Amino acid sequence: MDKKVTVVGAGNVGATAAQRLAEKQLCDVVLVDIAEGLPQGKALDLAEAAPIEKHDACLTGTNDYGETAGSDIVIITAGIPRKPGMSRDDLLKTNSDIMKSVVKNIAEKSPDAILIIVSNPLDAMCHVAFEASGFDKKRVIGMAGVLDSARFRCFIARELNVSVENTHAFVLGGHGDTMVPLPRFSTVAGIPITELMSKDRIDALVDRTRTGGAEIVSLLKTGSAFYAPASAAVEMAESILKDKKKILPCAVYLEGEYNINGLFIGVPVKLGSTGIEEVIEIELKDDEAADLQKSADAVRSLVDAMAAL
Ligand SMILES: NC(=O)c1ccc[n+]([C@@H]2O[C@H](COP(=O)([O-])OP(=O)(O)OC[C@H]3O[C@@H](n4cnc5c(N)ncnc54)[C@H](O)[C@@H]3O)[C@@H](O)[C@H]2O)c1
Ligand SMILES: O=C(O)C[C@H](O)C(=O)O
Repeated sequence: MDKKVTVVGAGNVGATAAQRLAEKQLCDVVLVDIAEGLPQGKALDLAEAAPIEKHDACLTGTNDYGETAGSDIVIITAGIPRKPGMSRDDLLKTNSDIMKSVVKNIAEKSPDAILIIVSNPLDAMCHVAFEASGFDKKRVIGMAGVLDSARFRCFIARELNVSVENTHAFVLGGHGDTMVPLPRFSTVAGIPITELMSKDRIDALVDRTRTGGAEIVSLLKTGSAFYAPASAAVEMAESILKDKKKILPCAVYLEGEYNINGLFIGVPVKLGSTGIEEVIEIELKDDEAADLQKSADAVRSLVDAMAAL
């Protein structure tokens, strides 16, 4: 294949993302992990499924960043997931150390790559990756809004008994309890859900979306969600690899847009072959803008806390 994507972290999210990338025939995939044998074993297992799944993507598993050289995109999932009773923010210290060392290696071997950050706490990890890579802000993109919006869409479709394909949703802000689902911009066949559901039902779905990650953690007990997160990261990668120019909610470095400065926050952006091609500024109502600022404040406190670590 003419495109190469590295996935760092061969755990639940990373291996599932590698599977989806290969089975969609988007690129060759290099799976890297610190654990010896894990990326090699998973890549070989996925390669042995290829004759049945009918794809020719080349899958390599390695502990050596040399094999990642020249990647077009690098999806970073390395780090620990939370367990029941933990918040994503509890992962800050461990995962920021991991992110720093991973990104230094990646930036050296693939200086032109576009980074898709997945590790938590997501918005703070984007800052670490941005600083450690020295990459242009257009090439450091956090995955959260696509996942949170997919959860909201799933709940909307179940509530109204319609196809998920008819749904569209926007969840902006940081990837934490203060995230901002926007019912006004969430639709079924183009009709805003504010015209299809009572306020009480919308509030219930918004709350479930905000705690969607914790709901899965409490069910799995040993870690966090990975099927939907992998799908979300791969949708972003696909838009870049195919230059589709999809408008997707992603965590990006804002410099004044939405009155937010010097912070990674989830907003709608256009994703194409050069990374973030445009930040789409939608006009928010006062309460929506206030919620977004509150979410940005929460991200800022975490970034400040990181500086003191
Ligand atoms: N942004 C999101 O919406 C979102 C969604 C799901 C998961 N996550 C986050 O993604 C991360 C991974 O989740 P998971 O379920 O795949 O966890 P996992 O434990 O299954 O996999 C993580 C992998 O990272 C590897 N790793 C650790 N340190 C490394 C290093 N220095 N270099 C390379 N690899 C290293 C581990 O060996 C492990 O295989 C977690 O931080 C989780 O919170 C974020
Ligand atoms: O909730 C988590 O810890 C993982 C991820 O951020 C999610 O939303 O599923």
